[in-house]
Amino acid sequence: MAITCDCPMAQPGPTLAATCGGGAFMLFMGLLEVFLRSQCDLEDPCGRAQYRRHMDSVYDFIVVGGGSAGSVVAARLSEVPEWRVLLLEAGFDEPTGAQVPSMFLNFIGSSIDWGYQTEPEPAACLGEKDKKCYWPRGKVLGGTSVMNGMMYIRGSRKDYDDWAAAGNEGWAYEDVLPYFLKSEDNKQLDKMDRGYHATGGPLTVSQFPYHPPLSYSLIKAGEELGYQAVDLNGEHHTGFSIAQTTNRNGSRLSVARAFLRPAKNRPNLHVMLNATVTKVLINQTTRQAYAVEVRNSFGGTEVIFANNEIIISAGAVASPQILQLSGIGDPEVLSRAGVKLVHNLPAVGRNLHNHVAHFLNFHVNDNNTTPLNWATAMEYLLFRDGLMSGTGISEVTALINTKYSKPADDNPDVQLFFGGFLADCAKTGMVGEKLGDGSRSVQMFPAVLHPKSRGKLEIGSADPFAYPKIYANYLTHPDDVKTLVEGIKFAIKLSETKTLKKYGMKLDKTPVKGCEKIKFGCDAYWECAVRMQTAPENHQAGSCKMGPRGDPTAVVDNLLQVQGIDRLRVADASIMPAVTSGNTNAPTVMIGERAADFIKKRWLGASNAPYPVSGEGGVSNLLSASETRYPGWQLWG
Ligand SMILES: Cc1cc2nc3c(=O)[nH]c(=O)nc-3n(C[C@H](O)[C@H](O)[C@H](O)COP(=O)(O)OP(=O)(O)OC[C@H]3O[C@@H](n4cnc5c(N)ncnc54)[C@H](O)[C@@H]3O)c2cc1C
Repeated sequence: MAITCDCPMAQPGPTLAATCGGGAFMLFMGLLEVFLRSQCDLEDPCGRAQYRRHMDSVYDFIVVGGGSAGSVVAARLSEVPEWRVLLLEAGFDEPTGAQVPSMFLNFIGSSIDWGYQTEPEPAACLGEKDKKCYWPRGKVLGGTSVMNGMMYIRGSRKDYDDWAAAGNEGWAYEDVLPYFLKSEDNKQLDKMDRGYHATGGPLTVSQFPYHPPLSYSLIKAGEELGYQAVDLNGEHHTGFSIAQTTNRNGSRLSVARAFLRPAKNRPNLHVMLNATVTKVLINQTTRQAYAVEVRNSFGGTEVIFANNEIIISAGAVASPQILQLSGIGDPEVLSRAGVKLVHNLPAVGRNLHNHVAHFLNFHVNDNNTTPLNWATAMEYLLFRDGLMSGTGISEVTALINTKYSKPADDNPDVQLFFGGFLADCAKTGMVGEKLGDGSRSVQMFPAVLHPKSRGKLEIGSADPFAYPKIYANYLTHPDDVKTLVEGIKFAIKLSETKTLKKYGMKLDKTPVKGCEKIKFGCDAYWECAVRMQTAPENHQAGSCKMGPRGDPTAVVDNLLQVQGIDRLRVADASIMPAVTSGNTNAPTVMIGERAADFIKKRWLGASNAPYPVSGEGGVSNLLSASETRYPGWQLWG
């Protein structure tokens, strides 16, 4: 398809220069931005979804949040030409600079980041100001897929089989695999395991075009420790990999770019930006959701009606927040916040969890990397190659077993991430800061894949623009600490392999502040270190947990319908009963695909769903008398 640039477009979002501090570098970044914006495939002014200034007052379906899941739901529902679909997104369109893979960290803390912070943590982030952990989340069309690391990891077979075993019929690995395939357009089929990948979907999946030499060495180092290089989305889920990512020809493929731009000419899909949903309205007699209240881009409040359904896809923080603002939640939380109870559902906002990690810094002797300069920039601008077309060694990942997990389960308990050789911005304009002794820094960070600690999220007031109170409760379960310490030891062992010794890789032994009195490197030291310098991962999940109908710990059922309320679903990372073993974007896209199919099944009576869904032409979510065994179900405000 020919890409044309011949359409007017205002620069959306923060510029690259604004995301890089530091005097002289501003000029470089400013000029680079001008060149990037002249590239039609990056700026894509004609291909972007068309946005409306005004909404109609009634639609068939309203999707709240245009992130990783919401973009999919809106695009798939609008495939039905008779359905009128509204997508409401609180942020604006994605900035051109965010298309450059190597700039993936630049937008954290910018205006497209909600920039959440937890409440003071009891057992983690103790070295941070007020003991609060920082949670970046995308406030932009495409959501967090506009600022993520693009890694495409689906999770293990056991993750989904466990969801199904917990009573979620239709969510076993064999059930969800077709939905991963439905989205996928894999550009490297020949390199991947047969039977696990597909082409032709909207989501382009491929390795980045360029790999720093150290990426290959990390894979070799893994082999030295007995781990093979594998397709982590294939037959095995344990091993090392230069991961496939959601990039298209060396530029970021956000979920909005993949799913919504191709749908831009559909007259039945309306996309509103800068439109924040403040609550869902529910008819207390029929117990059906029928409208949303929206703060529009002019600062006014509108009520928009849904003939059929409302789908909340606002992410693991905002989805439970919106439910609580709508009067769905724990009566005590709502009463404290001054919100009238509509439906007693205490599970809303509970079961919040996330992978948790610790950053280890290493020095390497490698000076052999092209810095971010005009040569690198031209390589990217002309050929979409070189350091700017990837995320440095962050493209590598490993899923490994500590002594606490059973290798036979193929369900590793630690994911190893890497950082370094990133052509983003540095004070000197070099890739990675050169240290005085001629070495440079790289990072490894092990993350706990099956955290047992659970947090919660509560609104503190009825103000929809006040951030909710987030209690992450990281590392409150002792097993999480033990697993993380083992992950750290594995990372250090990896740095000591023959392969990495060639780089002169050395652990930075500067003691973590607050742990100086403990002998460096012993278990007690690492326990202290992980609590002082906690690296919260960005895979928040579980706050609108999926569970069997009537389960008091669940918010949605296996069709993603809010329990006890009809015509209201949640579809995003918040529904995961337990976070998957890896990065969460691909699973969230799959959840969006499934939600769209459930809805089609209900309202059209047809679906690709490979397993039976109860009810003729779909199912209402009103609970029968036998399902209302939890006393809370009867409470109505
Ligand atoms: C720095 C970082 C790196 C990451 N790296 C990776 C990676 O490499 N690979 C990977 O798989 N995952 C990664 N992730 C995680 C992954 O991107 C997320 O899990 C995923 O995008 C979550 O999708 P979601 O649909 O649940 O929420 P989101 O994508 O966050 O979407 C929620 C959307 O709802 C909107 N919204 C919120 N409230 C309202 C409201 N009231 N009204 C209207 N709209 C609203 C938001 O603005 C947002 O657009 C990373 C995350 C971060 C932060």
